[in-house]
Amino acid sequence: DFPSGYTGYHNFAEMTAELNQAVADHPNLVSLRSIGKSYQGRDLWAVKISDNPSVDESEPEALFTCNQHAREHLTVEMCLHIIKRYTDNYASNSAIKSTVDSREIWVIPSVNPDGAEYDIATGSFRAWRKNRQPNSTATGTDPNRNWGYQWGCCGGSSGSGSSDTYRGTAAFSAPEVARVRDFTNSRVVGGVQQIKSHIDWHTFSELILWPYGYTYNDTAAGLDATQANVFQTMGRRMASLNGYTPQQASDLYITDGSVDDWMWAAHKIWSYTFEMYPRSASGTSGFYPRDTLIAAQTSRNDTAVQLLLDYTDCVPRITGRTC
Ligand SMILES: CC(C)C[C@H](NS(N)(=O)=O)C(=O)O
Ligand SMILES: [Zn+2]
Repeated sequence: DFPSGYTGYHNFAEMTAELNQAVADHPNLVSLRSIGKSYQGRDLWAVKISDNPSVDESEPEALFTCNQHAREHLTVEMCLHIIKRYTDNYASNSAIKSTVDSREIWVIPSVNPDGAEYDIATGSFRAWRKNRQPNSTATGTDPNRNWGYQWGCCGGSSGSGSSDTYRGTAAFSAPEVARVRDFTNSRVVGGVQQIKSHIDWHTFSELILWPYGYTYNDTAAGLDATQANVFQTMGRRMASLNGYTPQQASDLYITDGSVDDWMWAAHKIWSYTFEMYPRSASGTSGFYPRDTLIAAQTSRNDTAVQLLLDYTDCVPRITGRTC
């Protein structure tokens, strides 16, 4: 479990209980489903927040994914905060109500529950990043190198099983990644992807990142100058709201097989990575902010999340375009 100073974080059981409580508290706003199992058999939970949550209404959809990387526990708290904010405030806040009434919001609070549980299993942190799937030489695939667009193309991942950026034996070889892929694919209704926007939450460095990660070029196959301008404009506007630094993912370093590249290339979902607090740290301590910081560092993102939800019907509208 989490050590003292960190007991405000949710382990898998506590997270699951929180999700069930959200359904109990707001049955008319929240539905909960498992989109499948992790390598070790833990449920990959997906929450849907909307009016009439049991009905697939033709409303624009947004997706938030958290905890691809095990040690990035603050991101689980970010996803739980989004769930609470858009449910507990529905009755009292008209902006929240109109967002929930006009959108379908999907939240996957932990993509990598096995890794997260492994990181805290001994009572002191192990700085574990990957999932817990064995490979030929070691353990763990990096979920954020296992997605199927430009997988392993460009030196942005490792082929060595012991590496923290091990890409897996094939695209989507990690069951957790394959399940989130399947869920996303299932949101193609009548040939149209209903999910229009996505944030994948990570820590740390306080950055807002957009595709592509596999190339330094601002434009590449499937991402033209107009679309790059939309990514930049929305990214910069969100950064002006949370104080993070906006940049193309590859400006940080080249990554191949990342979720953002796949979400955009496969589905034209306006997909961002948010690297949360802290801005910098010595070594791996940056992954472990004390629990006293959770409230401030999750609510810090409220207006950026709201902006993306406001534009989820047509993200290019941020540049004055129509859809
Ligand atoms: C999304 C990419 C560009 C950055 C991310 N950084 S992290 N969260 O692993 O430290 C990663 O390496 O996957
Ligand atoms: Zn990460």
